[in-house]
Parts: sequence; structure tokens; C-alpha cells
Amino acid sequence: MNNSIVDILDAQNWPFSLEWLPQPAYMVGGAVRDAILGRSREYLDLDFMIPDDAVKVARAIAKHYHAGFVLLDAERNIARVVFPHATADFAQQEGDSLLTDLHRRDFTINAIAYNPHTQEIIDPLQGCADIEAGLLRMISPENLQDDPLRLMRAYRQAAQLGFTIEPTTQTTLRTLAADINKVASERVRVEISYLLDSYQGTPWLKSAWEDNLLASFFTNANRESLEKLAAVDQAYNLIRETYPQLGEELQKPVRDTVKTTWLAIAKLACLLHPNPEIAEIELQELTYSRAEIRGVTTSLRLFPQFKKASYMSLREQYFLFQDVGVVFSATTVLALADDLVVGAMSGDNSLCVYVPLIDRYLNPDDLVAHPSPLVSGKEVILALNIPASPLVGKILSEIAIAQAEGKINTAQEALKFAKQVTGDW
Ligand SMILES: Nc1ccn([C@@H]2O[C@H](COP(=O)(O)OP(=O)(O)OP(=O)(O)O)[C@@H](O)[C@H]2O)c(=O)n1
Repeated sequence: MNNSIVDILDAQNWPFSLEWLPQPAYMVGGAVRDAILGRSREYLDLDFMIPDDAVKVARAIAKHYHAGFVLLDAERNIARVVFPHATADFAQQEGDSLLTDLHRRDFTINAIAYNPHTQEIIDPLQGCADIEAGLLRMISPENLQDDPLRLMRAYRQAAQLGFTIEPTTQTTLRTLAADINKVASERVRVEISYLLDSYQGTPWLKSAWEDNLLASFFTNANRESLEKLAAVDQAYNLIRETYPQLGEELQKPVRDTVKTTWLAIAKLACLLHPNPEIAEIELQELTYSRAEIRGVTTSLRLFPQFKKASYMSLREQYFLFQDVGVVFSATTVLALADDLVVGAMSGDNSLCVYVPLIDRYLNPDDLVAHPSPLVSGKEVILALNIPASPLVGKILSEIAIAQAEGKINTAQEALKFAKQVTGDW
């Protein structure tokens, strides 16, 4: 037995004592599946099913352990207890027995229960055999119709677990594809984001698109978009090999509060309308955050300029860096992916075009990519005796460019240069 199997199912590793669970009580869902699979989890996310009084049990545990308590669904009797390093959900069983509850779930691998009191695995739908075979098999077409988000969950879980979708299930997914439009966009967005962030997500996004699950969210996407998406993975590998630091940045989230990585931003850009304004509307409909939308629209708008980097003057490069800001890595990978699809460059040579920009970006002392102001706006206002206006920003830019060109080096020279340049205007 693999260590992590023992870890998740062993009540000793839970954030509360087994004594708090009534008899019978069952652990269900993803934690059981992952335990059997030997998949380790950084953050414990446990689901318990209790025949009666689930909320009462959750409340008592939260109180005893001074943990957070959230009533998720008063009608269906579901509550969450939030511990510092784990979350435990307690739900009243759906239907009149454990078996009925398990039969109402999405896939066989997610319909296995574990009784921690008896240490017994309850597997009425042969989920363990499907885990062994690496197969996502629906429980029934009706269950997929009951909550059509399950259609997207199939591709997402196949990607995350490295599984394949059982053929009859995949045929059913195709047949029911239009039902995905009945689901709240926010829930669909979460699944799409998981797919974009998953290492093996690209082939499954392609599969979901071919099965017609993505068409209504990305109306402009076509076969070429999916090819470009695959090229982003290829571009990422090329970048990572030569510039590990940039590769690492692509794996970082857009913001602390937003999980989406810069690499996922570039992939998302491939599926959207190439016009950033239309892309923005598509993203708003999918309830993406402002930070994610800004990332995608900036990379779509600026990647064509990145391709011309080799011919750009220092001044043009300065403004390009100002414009792209933190979206640099996503824009680079998108530009390179576009080259790979068009076949403009092959293999190792393909990065050459972007080397001047990347070298500047990765050098913190490069004054074109990372200006280090010699003077502040306030100092310019005082020295030139002018009111605060956009002109001040323009003067500061000219100072920064002159500094990057090596024409000026001190604050004094900067103010002298400012007087001179405004005199010329
Ligand atoms: N639309 C859904 C969502 C969830 N479930 C059931 O509820 C369990 C827990 O759901 P959730 O935590 O959302 O997913 P996991 O399968 O645990 O997977 P992950 O944690 O990777 O999202 C699932 O295993 C599945 O049995 C379901 O049948 N239909």
C-alpha cells in the first residue's frame, strides 16, 4: 500500500478525532478516490456523508476544535468545517440509503464510500476497478443530465488524473453537450480554468471542443485555435529550457487571490476572439476577474508587436515594456506559439526573435525594461514651474529614455534635459 493511501483514510491524520463521527458515517467523493489512487493532496479536502443530523455534527466539531463553521445548504443539510490545513464537509445522505446516495453521483470512481469505524470500502458501482483501469465511467446518462456541469467535470478529471473517458460515456457526453448551457457560467469557468492549468489539459480541452462542449463559450474557436493552444505548451517548453526564470514566472498565478497562471492566460487567449474588445466580452460572460481579463487582452493586443522586437528602436521597446508590464511572460509565450503554428521559425531558432526583449526583461538593471527614475514628477513640476498635468508624465518618459540611451545619469542632468526638451516642444 502506498503511503498516501494510508494517510487520507487514516483518521489519525484528520484534523478531528473519529469519536466525533456518529455510526455509521462515511467518507465519500474525491478524497476516497485519491486515497485509493495513491494520489497525494497538499490540502486535505474531506467529504463525509452522515445519515442524520449532518449539520449538528459539523457544528459540534467546529465548536470543539475552534474551527470555522459554514452552513452551505440549510435545506439539504450540508455544512463545512474549516481547519487551518483542511476542510471537512458534512452532508446528509441523498436519498434513503448510502447506496441511493452513491448511485446519484457523477462517475463510478467518485461513488466509493469508506466507513472509518469499520475501515470498510463500499464500492457498489465497481469504482475501484475503474480506478485501476484509469477510466472515467458515468453512472448513468440521467445523472449527467441532473447536473450538466458533470459533462465538463469528465474532461477536467480525465486531465487531472491522467485517465481516459470510457467510450460509451464519451458518446453520451457528446449527445448531451448542449446541456452545458444550462449551467451557471461561473461553474463552467472553474472547470475550464482547471483544464487550462492542468499539465495534461490541452488534449482534453481539444477533446471537449471536438465534443461540442466549448463552442458556446468560445464562439470564435476553431481547429487552428486548438493547434495554437498546443503550440503554447511547446513554446513554454522552449522558453523554460533556455530561460528557466521565465518558465517559473509562467507557472505563477496572475495574483495571490487569483489561481490562474500566466501560462493559462496565454492558453485562454488562443480560444478567444483575436480582437481584444470582443475577447473581453467573452471573458466577462464567463465571469473571469478583472486581473485575468487584463492579462488576456493585453497579451492579445501586444503579441504582434513582440514579433517585431528585433527591428524596434530603444524608445519603442521602452514604451512596449511600459505597456505590457506584468503580462510580459504570457505575451512572449503567445507570440512564440503563434510563430510555431504559422511555421515562421523552427525548433531552436524560434526564440531568437524574442531574445533582446527577454534579456532586457530578466535583467533588473536594464533601464529600458525597468526604468529607475532619476527625478520624481514633483521635482519636474517645481523645476519647470508647470502645473500637474499629463505633460509631466510625458517629460518623465523622455527623461527615462534619455537615461536608458546613456545621455543623462544624474538628477541635475535630468532636470536640465527636461527644460531643454520642453523648450523644443
Ligand atoms: N457536479 C458534481 C460534483 C460533485 N459530485 C460528487 O461529489 C464529490 C465531491 O465533489 P468535489 O469535491 O467537487 O469533487 P471531487 O471529486 O472531490 O474532485 P476535486 O476535489 O478534484 O474537485 C465527487 O467526488 C462526486 O462524488 C457529483 O456527483 N457531481
